[in-house]
Amino acid sequence: MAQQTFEELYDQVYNRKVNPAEGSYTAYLYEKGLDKILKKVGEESTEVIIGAKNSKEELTYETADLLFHLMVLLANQGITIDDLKTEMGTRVGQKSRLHERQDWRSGAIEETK
Ligand SMILES: N=c1c2ncn([C@@H]3O[C@H](COP(=O)(O)OP(=O)(O)OP(=O)(O)O)[C@@H](O)[C@H]3O)c2ncn1[C@@H]1O[C@H](COP(=O)(O)O)[C@@H](O)[C@H]1O
Repeated sequence: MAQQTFEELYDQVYNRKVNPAEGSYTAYLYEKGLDKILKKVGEESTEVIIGAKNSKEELTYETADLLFHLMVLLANQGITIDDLKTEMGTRVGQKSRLHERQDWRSGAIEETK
């Protein structure tokens, strides 16, 4: 089976914006514009939720659809894979804020407002 890394797929998706290919679904989404892309991201997100309730196979399938449409959205908005890596990199080793949430549940954060 053909394998493709996330980076390779993102490059291809990004490239379709600069060089639209005949019969390309990705190019069709760019041509339709932001509202169409957002509609697809919304639909695919809902399908991920439904898929998660049904089976691992369905969740996997729908997640692949969502990730693809998210890549189209990011590329459409001019966000590169390096922008994403930089943002994610800032979170490496970041302390979890779970304790704050626990405080919130016990009312501690409410009291500091
Ligand atoms: N990974 C994907 C990918 N995942 C999902 N999809 C498409 O996303 C669509 C989702 O299905 P839907 O039924 O929700 O949508 P639809 O009815 O086809 O379309 P709408 O009219 O609703 O917009 C399907 O048409 C899928 O083919 C993808 N289309 C392309 N890719 C990859 O993107 C790259 C570029 O592809 P092209 O743009 O086709 O050249 C290639 O490497 C492809 O493998």
